[in-house]
Amino acid sequence: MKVGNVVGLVGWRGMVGSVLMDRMQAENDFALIEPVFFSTSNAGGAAPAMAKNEKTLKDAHDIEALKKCDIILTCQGGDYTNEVFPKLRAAGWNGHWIDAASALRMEKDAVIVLDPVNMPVIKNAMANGGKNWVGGNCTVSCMLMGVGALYKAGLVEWMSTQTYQAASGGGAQHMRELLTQYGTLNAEVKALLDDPKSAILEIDRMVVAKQRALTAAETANFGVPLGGSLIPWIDKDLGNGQSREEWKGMAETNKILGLGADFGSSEIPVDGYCVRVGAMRCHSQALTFKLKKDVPVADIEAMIAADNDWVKVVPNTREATVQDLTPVAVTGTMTIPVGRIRKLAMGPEYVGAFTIGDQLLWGAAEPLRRMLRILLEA
Ligand SMILES: NC(=O)C1=CN([C@@H]2O[C@H](COP(=O)(O)OP(=O)(O)OC[C@H]3O[C@@H](n4cnc5c(N)ncnc54)[C@H](OP(=O)(O)O)[C@@H]3O)[C@@H](O)[C@H]2O)C=CC1
Ligand SMILES: N[C@@H](CC(=O)OP(=O)(O)O)C(=O)O
Repeated sequence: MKVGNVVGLVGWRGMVGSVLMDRMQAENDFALIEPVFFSTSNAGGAAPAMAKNEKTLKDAHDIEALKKCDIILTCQGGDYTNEVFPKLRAAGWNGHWIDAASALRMEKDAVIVLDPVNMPVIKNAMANGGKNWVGGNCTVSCMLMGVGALYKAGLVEWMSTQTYQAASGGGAQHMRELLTQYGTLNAEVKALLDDPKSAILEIDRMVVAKQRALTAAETANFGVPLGGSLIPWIDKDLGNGQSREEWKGMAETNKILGLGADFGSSEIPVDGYCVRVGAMRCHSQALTFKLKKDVPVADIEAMIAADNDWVKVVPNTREATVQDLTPVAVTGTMTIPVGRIRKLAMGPEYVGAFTIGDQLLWGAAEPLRRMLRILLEA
């Protein structure tokens, strides 16, 4: 049955929501929909310029107003989802719910959407009346956009990932805090930096003393200094030695691919360490694969390159790597570079790769707007 085009937009002015709005405008998605903009803080205020018939903001907690939408697309966060979604379904709403938050991701009736990787899973769920569509964890989505080809080909026995995750994964305040810390550290040693004859170990001593002396207000978001440091723990402590971000690696990768008990198959082991680094909005990751067989590097590169329109294989040379395989090169682009592809010393089935993605684009906003399109064009 054709899906109606009244689309409720919640969380549109947040960081993820703003990236989503930009992409929807760039792709002319608003031409296809009748948008209704919601707010948790400013109901009755003016809707943004993309509004058509509904020029004022509706209350994002008003179930009756939400019920009028054929599709609701939310980037408001997990607390909002946990509060509103059950009420809306209990009130009999049968529309499509598209969500950036992790709250519903592992529910049996929710699909983690990443259509360049799992269109068959999405289509199958649509055919079976699926209505709940959730964006994946940013690290997992960016990784699968890069190396999904190896999974699709059934080549992966297991994968280990070591991540280098940007401040943006924590939210806007985390990005501000990182930059403020960099500024504070620079200011601390500026006079010595300006003097080419000053001793680098003195600068280093002053920087670490300042990092250790940062106030609670200066580390309010990350809890400890991130500028000039790193934090090898992201998200909750699961109590078994693993962080929740690390747990998502295996749980979400398999669910996206349609693997695991719910699909009547076994899961592919995925594990490693998730680390917060002082990058702004690109998540990077070093991957180690154990393949089921020895596949030549050229064949692996060709499979990855042919997988989708956004992945780009970066030649495993120093020059290409430092130019094209950095957060600075990737930020704000849809490109998912995969480089450093090589056989590892452990044996011919062991392959290494390094990949990067903008965690606000493919990691958050883009799979959602593409799901909206899939529904509208079904
Ligand atoms: N940050 C990330 O990397 C990722 C986040 N997500 C999910 O998306 C959710 C939203 O994340 P994110 O966009 O970072 O959250 P934000 O904090 O940027 O935005 C969330 C909401 O906060 C309200 N808000 C309050 N003050 C402001 C302000 N000054 N500027 C803008 N909005 C403001 C807005 O709601 P209102 O207009 O109603 O007042 C907005 O929709 C997360 O909770 C998470 O579930 C998913 C993937 C990645
Ligand atoms: N946890 C991610 C960001 C995020 O929002 O993840 P999730 O959508 O799985 O909650 C990070 O900190 O980098």
